[in-house]
Amino acid sequence: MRIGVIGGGAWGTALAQVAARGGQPVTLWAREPEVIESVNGLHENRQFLAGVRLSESIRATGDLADLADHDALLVVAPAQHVRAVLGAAPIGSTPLVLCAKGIEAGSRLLVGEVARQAAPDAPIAVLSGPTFAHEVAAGKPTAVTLACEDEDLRARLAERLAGPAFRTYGSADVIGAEIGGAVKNVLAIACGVVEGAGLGLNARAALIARGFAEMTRFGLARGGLAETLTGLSGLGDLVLTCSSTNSRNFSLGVGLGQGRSAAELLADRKTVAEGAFTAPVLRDAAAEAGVEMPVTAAVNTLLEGAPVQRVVEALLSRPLREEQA
Ligand SMILES: NC(=O)c1ccc[n+]([C@@H]2O[C@H](COP(=O)([O-])OP(=O)(O)OC[C@H]3O[C@@H](n4cnc5c(N)ncnc54)[C@H](O)[C@@H]3O)[C@@H](O)[C@H]2O)c1
Ligand SMILES: O=P(O)(O)OC[C@H](O)CO
Repeated sequence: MRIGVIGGGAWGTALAQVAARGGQPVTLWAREPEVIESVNGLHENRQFLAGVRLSESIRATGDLADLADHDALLVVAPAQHVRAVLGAAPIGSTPLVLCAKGIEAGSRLLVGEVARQAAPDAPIAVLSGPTFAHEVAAGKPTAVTLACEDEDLRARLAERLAGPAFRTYGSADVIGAEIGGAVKNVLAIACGVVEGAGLGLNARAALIARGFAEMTRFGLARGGLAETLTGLSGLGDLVLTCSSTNSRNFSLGVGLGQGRSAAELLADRKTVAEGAFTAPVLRDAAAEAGVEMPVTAAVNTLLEGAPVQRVVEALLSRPLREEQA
């Protein structure tokens, strides 16, 4: 299977490295000329994945037309840009593996739903899970959910992408796999706030558990399966992203918890913290679906500039409830 990758950020580059295992040729489309130059000339993506020596079989390009005649394309542009990039790429009926985590503003569609509109003839798969790009690129052990309704395509993609340290677990639940990745980014901001404001480890554990409860409510309402939400792309990724300043979303939350404004924290950022874009869309989508998501609501209030102490007090003073409700 000849693989192309759309997006030369940290994750697209790490996945190109995965796909290039054993010297297999991979085409990596990147937006930034300096990324293309760095990958082709130095075999390193100095802008987004510095310090990782890349396979010489990865060829970077700035021309989307170079992605024609591939057997599968990994889509790794940030969620808000997937529609535009797919609209400009030669997709046709080439299978798309969606690797971005988010919900599109305006349409409130998951990335897979956006792809179905932008490339209606392309079969869709989703690759998601607890995956810090640097660790994957360094060959550290990692496991992901690979979701695709077509069992045969799922098996072919798994065979092509899995390796000794990169395990794929198959699933037919595309929606469930996408919801975990999108929602955990918002919850990771909340956990970062707890860290930044010094609220303690009890509070962080409570947020992970109650955050997972709201991820599950939303996921089930959107047609995802409980088994997927408790799997790698849901709970697995939530635990990873809520535990480390290696996460851009968690780090954004740390800054908010320290009293800095979202505008200041997001200004001039080259790397993407998807949760900041997903949070307002998720709040609106949850309201539309009649799903209660108090942690998501609190993250939105903080992003809009409310003081941390007031938001925490509001969360803690809500009426007591049954845990399973
Ligand atoms: N970095 C990770 O560890 C990781 C792991 C799993 C999933 N993801 C997901 O992968 C997606 C891409 O994240 P990343 O970490 O590779 O990015 P990044 O933060 O490393 O880099 C930013 C990327 O955004 C792109 N970009 C900026 N403006 C754009 C535009 N107008 N149109 C198209 N692209 C534009 C840049 O070209 C660059 O590729 C996100 O949805 C992220 O949640 C990231
Ligand atoms: O750095 P983050 O917060 O975008 O998280 C990266 C990955 O999604 C972790 O699985």
